[in-house]
Amino acid sequence: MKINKKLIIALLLIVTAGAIGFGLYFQTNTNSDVKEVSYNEFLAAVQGGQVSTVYLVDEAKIKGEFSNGTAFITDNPRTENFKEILLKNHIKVEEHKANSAIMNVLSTFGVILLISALGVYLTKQSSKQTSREFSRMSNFEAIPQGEIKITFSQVAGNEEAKESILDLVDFLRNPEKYGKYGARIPRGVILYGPPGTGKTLLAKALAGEAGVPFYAVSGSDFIQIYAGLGAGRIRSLFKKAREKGKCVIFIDEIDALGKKRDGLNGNDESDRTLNALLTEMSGFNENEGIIVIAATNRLDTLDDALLRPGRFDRQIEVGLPDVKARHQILKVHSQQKPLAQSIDLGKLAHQTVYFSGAELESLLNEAAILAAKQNAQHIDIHHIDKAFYTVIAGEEKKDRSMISNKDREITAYHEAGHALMTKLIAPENKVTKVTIIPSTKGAGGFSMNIPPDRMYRSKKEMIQNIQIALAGRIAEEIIYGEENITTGASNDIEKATEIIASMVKHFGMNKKAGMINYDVLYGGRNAGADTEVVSECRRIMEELYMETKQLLQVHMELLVKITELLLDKETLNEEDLNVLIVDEVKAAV
Ligand SMILES: Nc1ncnc2c1ncn2[C@@H]1O[C@H](COP(=O)(O)OP(=O)(O)OP(=O)(O)O)[C@@H](O)[C@H]1O
Ligand SMILES: [Zn+2]
Repeated sequence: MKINKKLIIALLLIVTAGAIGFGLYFQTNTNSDVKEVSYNEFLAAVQGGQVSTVYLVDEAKIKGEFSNGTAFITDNPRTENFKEILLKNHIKVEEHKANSAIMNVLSTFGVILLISALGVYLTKQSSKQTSREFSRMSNFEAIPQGEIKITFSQVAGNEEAKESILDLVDFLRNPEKYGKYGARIPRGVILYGPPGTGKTLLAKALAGEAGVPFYAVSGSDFIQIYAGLGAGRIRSLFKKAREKGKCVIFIDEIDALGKKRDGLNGNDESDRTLNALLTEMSGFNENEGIIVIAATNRLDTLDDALLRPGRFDRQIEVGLPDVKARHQILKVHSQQKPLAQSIDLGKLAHQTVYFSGAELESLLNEAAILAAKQNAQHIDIHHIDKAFYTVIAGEEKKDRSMISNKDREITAYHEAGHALMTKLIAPENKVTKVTIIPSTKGAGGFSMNIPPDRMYRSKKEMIQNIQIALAGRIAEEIIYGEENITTGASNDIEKATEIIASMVKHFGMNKKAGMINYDVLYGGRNAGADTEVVSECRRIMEELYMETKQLLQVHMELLVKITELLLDKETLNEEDLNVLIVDEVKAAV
């Protein structure tokens, strides 16, 4: 876009120069002692032989000179035979028109010359810039092998992500081993999650652990430049990488070049760049030892083409740290810092809910700066307290970091409701994680694994899933009262409705609605408008709601216990839950 600015400046210059020129021209032609005469006076003068010259122009006024040398100006009659009359009266007629035409040609010519000169200059400049940019980008400098000192020990928390990446370390170390078995190793991995959660750090740790060179680029480096350059840059990046042999290529902000294409705002240039990336990725040999790690804050905005097998076929969530992970991150970053004995990192971890790894690092760093300014012996709690506000205030998303305790508690009850209900009615289901740390998917977090190796779902399972979905809202209602339920259950309601509707409309699981596929019956028109279907769905929902509520009420104590533990630890795994639940459930059931 620099070029546009230059053009605008150039045009402005031309216009100004033109204006000045025009002004000068006019001034030289407007003699100060010009006498303005009426047309009749002028005609009289013509007849009296007192006019020597007339300059004919196609303007409102014409100029001329009297025989005595004084210049005059008068109205232009614009009659056809005006010139003839003048000539007949022996008056010299100078057609200023011709003159000004020449001037016009000359000045137009000049302007054209000027513009072309400017054009040439700008093109030269821009091509200089292009080649400069190009060489900057084709000079992708890898951080050489062995120079990355980051290891997994410096990445705290993120256990699942680390585990996935650990596989890749082995592959980079011994690609032949996998080659022998014909195993296809992922070429591309996408790390997604909120900013500052350690995505770059993980990619670096991969290169560090595997001892391979590391290329870091950003998706935005490949756009906003001249046509075709982005694609060229991609090719030259991979060419370089290939020369190196094994390596890790890290593309931050992959969404900048891999946004979903929706036809409306399709952009040829970024399409071309994206295609070049995809081609390069499917181009390199399976076990060449190049791994591309891309990072994004939002997985859902990415073009599906990126996520297909053979491309970025592994997607790993890198979430905000829970209290345990925060404790570890604080430990990692306080290693080189003289912390006062009195500082309790565990307590600090509790106080930094919703902080990202980057924010925690910055918290300790700000505190260290304050301590250094005061020449203090240690970093003490006052420095940390002060730094706390700097970090929170400096963050745009301070609302996030400031989520009220009330909201945290509501989330905890809600998630505890889901988890408890799962344990109560579907103990065979695996609960992998319950958390109150917001994820990219929503406010709280609750994940449940239903055994995936099943072909059919039974009516009973479907009903269980509806009840589990409803339990979040119900927990809120039981604890806070009907008046205070929140919008937090919208996804759950959607899910429950979907299941119920499919039971009634597609699977013949409702007596009143019968063994009818309502979509077929209505020929694709809106079967949801069938009052029978609607009232049956509503009735089932109400029944299950009441049933679930009663069950949760019976186990209130357990609900409170889970919530308290959740508020303390922020993330619970299956074991944590079992410890709390198993005995009680055994006693109750
Ligand atoms: N899990 C973590 N363990 C230790 N330090 C961390 C962790 N997460 C973040 N940090 C600190 O925060 C810094 C920034 O993190 P990083 O650049 O890896 O985040 P990111 O997820 O790539 O962010 P972005 O999405 O903004 O690019 C790191 O250099 C490190 O100091
Ligand atoms: Zn929920």
